[in-house]
Amino acid sequence: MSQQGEYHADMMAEFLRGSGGAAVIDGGLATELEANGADLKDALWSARCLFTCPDLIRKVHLDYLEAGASVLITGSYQATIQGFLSKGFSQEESESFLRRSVELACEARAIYLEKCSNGSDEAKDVTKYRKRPILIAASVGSYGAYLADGSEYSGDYGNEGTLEFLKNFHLRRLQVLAEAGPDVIVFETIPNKIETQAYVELLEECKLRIPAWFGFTSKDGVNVVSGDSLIECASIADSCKEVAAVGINCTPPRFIHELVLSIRKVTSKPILIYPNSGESYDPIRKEWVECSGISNEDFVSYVKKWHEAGASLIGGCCRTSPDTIRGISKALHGV
Ligand code: MET
Ligand SMILES: [Zn+2]
Repeated sequence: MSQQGEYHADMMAEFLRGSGGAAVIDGGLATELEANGADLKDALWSARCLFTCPDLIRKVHLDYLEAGASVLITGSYQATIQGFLSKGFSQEESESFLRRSVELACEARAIYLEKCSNGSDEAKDVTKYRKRPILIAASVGSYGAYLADGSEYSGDYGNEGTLEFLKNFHLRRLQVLAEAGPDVIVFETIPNKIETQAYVELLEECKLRIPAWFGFTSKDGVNVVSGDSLIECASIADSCKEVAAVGINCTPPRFIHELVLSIRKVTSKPILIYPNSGESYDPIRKEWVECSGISNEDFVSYVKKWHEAGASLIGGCCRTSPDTIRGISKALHGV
């Protein structure tokens, strides 16, 4: 392994050791902002909150820390320079929103850690306040997320989706996010092989000096949503020394066990999973179709099994909440 690769692997091993062998990722950010009253019915989706209600983003990050999360994923999933420009913001403003997403998570971590050690009565509640290593993961949503038409769940980018186009699309955003000081970059909801390849090439060319995590989406428990082979996508991620964890996000819980076993066959890197609630999303109405999902109790009952299958970073994606994260934390750590 190269020096950089070893450094990232050591950092992950240390983080996982400090987290008791398995770390809790936070839950859905956008859907929790919505549950707190934010209006996301816009092409920018949760990225809108970076300028309409940044304090609410910080509050939701804090709620997840108090629920037991040790990884905060920033509100930049659907934040792209191209998306902000099309809303009339300048290049500078657009870049400042990206930086803000990282700052808000860093602020929440600082507030939380200060509370943990200030000796107040509130801080004595160990179910809420436990000093521990906390990572800030800067989210990069796929190109399909920017399109805001649900194509991150089909991976069908038409003629536009060439390797060079995708690299170009993500380059500046990736640099700005990395410079804002997160601990990790997390590529979320990756729907196909070409975007996997684009990220790997960008990471190799950009030398960000922080590790990257890859989260793929699946709708059949076998392949990624485009139909490309998950094994191939995970192998591409595994081959990149900048990648420090590989896994699955925003995928129904019922598929996760098989997916973890498949990924385990092609990588020895830590496996991350943060499934959604199992409900489906209507991208046109921008609404979640209820009744298709599972309860928090059922979600949490899978956690031990996922961990035994090889996942060591476990959290929730869309429509999971601080309650889900409290349940995951209890299942993994007893608190
Ligand atoms: N990190 C993002 C969020 O929770 C992932 C969304 S997946 C559509 O908002
Ligand atoms: Zn999601």
